[in-house]
Amino acid sequence: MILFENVTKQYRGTQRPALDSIDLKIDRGEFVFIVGASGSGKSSCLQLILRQEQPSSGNIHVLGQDLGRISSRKVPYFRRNLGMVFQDFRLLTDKTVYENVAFSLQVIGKSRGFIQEAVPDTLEMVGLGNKSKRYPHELSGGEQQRVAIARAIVNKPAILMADEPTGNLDPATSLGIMQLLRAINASGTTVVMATHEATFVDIMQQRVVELSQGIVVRDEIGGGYGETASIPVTELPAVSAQVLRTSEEVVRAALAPEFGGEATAASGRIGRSDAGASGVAPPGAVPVEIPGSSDAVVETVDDASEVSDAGGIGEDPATVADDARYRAPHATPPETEAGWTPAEAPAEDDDDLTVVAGQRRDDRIPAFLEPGEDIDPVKLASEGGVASRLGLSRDEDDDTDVGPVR
Ligand SMILES: Nc1ncnc2c1ncn2[C@@H]1O[C@H](COP(=O)(O)OP(=O)(O)OP(=O)(O)O)[C@@H](O)[C@H]1O
Repeated sequence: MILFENVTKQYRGTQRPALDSIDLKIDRGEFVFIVGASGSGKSSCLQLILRQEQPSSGNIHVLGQDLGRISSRKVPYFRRNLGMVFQDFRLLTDKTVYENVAFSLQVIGKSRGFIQEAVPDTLEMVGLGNKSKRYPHELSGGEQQRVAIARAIVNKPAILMADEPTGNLDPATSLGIMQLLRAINASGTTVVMATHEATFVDIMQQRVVELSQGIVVRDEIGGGYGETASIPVTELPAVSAQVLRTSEEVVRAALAPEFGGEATAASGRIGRSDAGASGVAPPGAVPVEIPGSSDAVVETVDDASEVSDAGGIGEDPATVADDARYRAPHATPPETEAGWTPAEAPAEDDDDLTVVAGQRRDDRIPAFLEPGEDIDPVKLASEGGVASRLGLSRDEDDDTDVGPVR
């Protein structure tokens, strides 16, 4: 689905390549985190997939297309199969929630009937069915991000890419966004996410590709963020330990409140329940969300100048090559269901909240988000199912639930 063959990217006027001889293969339906220090090449990787940038050498195939052979004229059509989430804010401020999502379909010439069906379904799916008439400045940070996600997925892209989508959100709100991305992935969309958020990478237990100075230094299935994930709290400076504890605590409380990790006022994170007017959170619900500002955004990458449809893009046989060829030498093999060992619930007085890379924490991952779970997002959306399973739906539009005006 996504194939990098010996890809090097060196920007003009720079001393060393941003990406250096990268081989990478991402299959259909995968959830892949791209992690690494600032400047390691994460965004460059995403920009190459989007064909916003072109490699200095090497080949890139995406969805069966050799990106080196796509003419500029066809790039907008190619991009219709991709959704993109950016960290910086790019919602259209003078359009309502509904109009923001509808706009991305209008510019590619979708019919009014299609738009009238697809937009409400998608807003329902992300838990914003009751806020379609709001403007972005009338929404919390997490809600703005969900609008942006709706905009990115409304045309059912094969690949959803996210560049630090939780970069400016508090842990509880970030968790809701991560659960949403995971649910989108469970419905069949390939998700590639660049992030610094070690906690979420550890918890999600998905494939992790780590870049260091433009080189893939780790490619691990079900891995954690890296060494930082296994540093005992006691060895961290006080401030870092507090940050780690706080975010872990909030995440624990959100995912498995019965296992302790009580989120306290000290974290400054717990504001209101987002689990529905009944106040009863469904399984896997995120019981907390804080209105707050966010610079994160999702952008569809269609070109407004293009109005006809591109037609289907087939899978290139070259992209279905042997996985092992494209994985880093020290990549670990995929875990099998039988090989998973459910973690025990942490003891209440467990002071070491460190997540160890590679250790699966079933107690923290809502069961319905597991890959084996059969999710039909269209059916669920029509029933309001996804939103309620994510704990995002509300029976009534609550006017008090308005985030800070940007
Ligand atoms: N348009 C550009 N022109 C010149 N150099 C660039 C350009 N974009 C990125 N770079 C350089 O390429 C390298 C990789 O940048 P990139 O943005 O891909 O890293 P990153 O891992 O996404 O970083 P961050 O986490 O800070 O966003 C950096 O050294 C950066 O300065």
